Amino acid sequence: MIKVFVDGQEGTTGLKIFEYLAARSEIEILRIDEDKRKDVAQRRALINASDVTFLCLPDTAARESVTLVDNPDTCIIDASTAFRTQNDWAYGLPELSPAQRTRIRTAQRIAVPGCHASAFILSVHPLIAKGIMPPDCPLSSHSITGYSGGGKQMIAAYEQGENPLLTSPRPYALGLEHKHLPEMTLHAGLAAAPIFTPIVASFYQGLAVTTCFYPRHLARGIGPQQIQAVLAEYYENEPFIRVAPFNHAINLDEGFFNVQASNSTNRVDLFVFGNQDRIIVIARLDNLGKGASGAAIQCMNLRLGVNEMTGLKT
Ligand SMILES: NC(=O)C1=CN([C@@H]2O[C@H](COP(=O)(O)OP(=O)(O)OC[C@H]3O[C@@H](n4cnc5c(N)ncnc54)[C@H](OP(=O)(O)O)[C@@H]3O)[C@@H](O)[C@H]2O)C=CC1
Ligand SMILES: CC(=O)N[C@@H](CCC(=O)OP(=O)(O)O)C(=O)O
Repeated sequence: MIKVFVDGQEGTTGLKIFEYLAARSEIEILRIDEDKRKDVAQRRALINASDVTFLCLPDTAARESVTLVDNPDTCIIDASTAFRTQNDWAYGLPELSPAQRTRIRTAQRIAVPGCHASAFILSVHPLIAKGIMPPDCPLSSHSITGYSGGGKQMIAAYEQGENPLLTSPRPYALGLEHKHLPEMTLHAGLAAAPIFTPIVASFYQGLAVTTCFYPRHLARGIGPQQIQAVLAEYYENEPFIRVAPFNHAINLDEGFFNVQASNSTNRVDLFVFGNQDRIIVIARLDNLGKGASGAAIQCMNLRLGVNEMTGLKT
């Protein structure tokens, strides 16, 4: 049996990881008593007794947990923002490249990407890697996200239903310094951070990041059809990525985009819209699936050497 501990088992990401693990007969879940779940000695004992520990904690607590590891065989898979740009951690996005997937398979420390970051990077990275978008291309991007992305406190605020301001979408991180910018810039291969504004709205889960750019900033002769073709080819063999046909009306519901249509899957759906003057790429995922817990399970599968798709829906 593979022993797995979830540090932060009562949080939004931790509970969802528990759901996935509970369905796996080859996994023994190491449980911490409810009243001991912030007790450092108990957490240390369980982390070091585990083959895999998921950290589903705020950044500070995640950093603390890592200092508790003294079993060299324990693999840590961290859902927080703490380690996503560190060289000694593998960034948990296997779809970046074959080399990245290999790295995750052997890593003892894996940082699960942020939800907005995954969607943004998967939209942009292939274009830069293939040399059709320069690393200094000016990009503007916005994300529409369900409120579960904000964790227990935000969920409680929305579900109390007492604040009328929460009935309309709310742009945030307006200092243009969202915490995902460092990983977005580094792992997309950009020379500088994009302009990025997330918007949280009154629905539980689902996320769509829209990235906007002009063909005049791309390699000569590249328009939206070529962008769609490059993305489709890059992700051709990826089990969790689908690239929709260019500008296809089938992607829309009477002209409107459905932000929630990838929910309850580990899928990322990519869409290219536009014309010879203006292009957008939309990446849609479930912020609790491929945006967090699903991605963490995918990384665990790779690390354990089992089929990457085990227990995950496409
Ligand atoms: N929700 C999402 O879509 C995503 C979240 N993440 C990341 O995952 C991590 C967890 O987020 P999320 O699940 O949303 O957050 P939640 O606020 O829902 O849960 C965090 C949990 O950590 C517990 N906790 C806090 N401090 C400690 C500590 N010192 N020791 C043990 N437990 C502690 C909290 O306890 P208590 O119950 O007492 O508050 C809570 O149960 C964060 O780093 C977040 O950034 C990543 C991707 C997406
Ligand atoms: C709605 C909302 O607040 N979402 C969170 C992101 C959730 C996530 O993926 O973030 P981390 O893993 O980096 O914490 C935010 O924008 O900060």
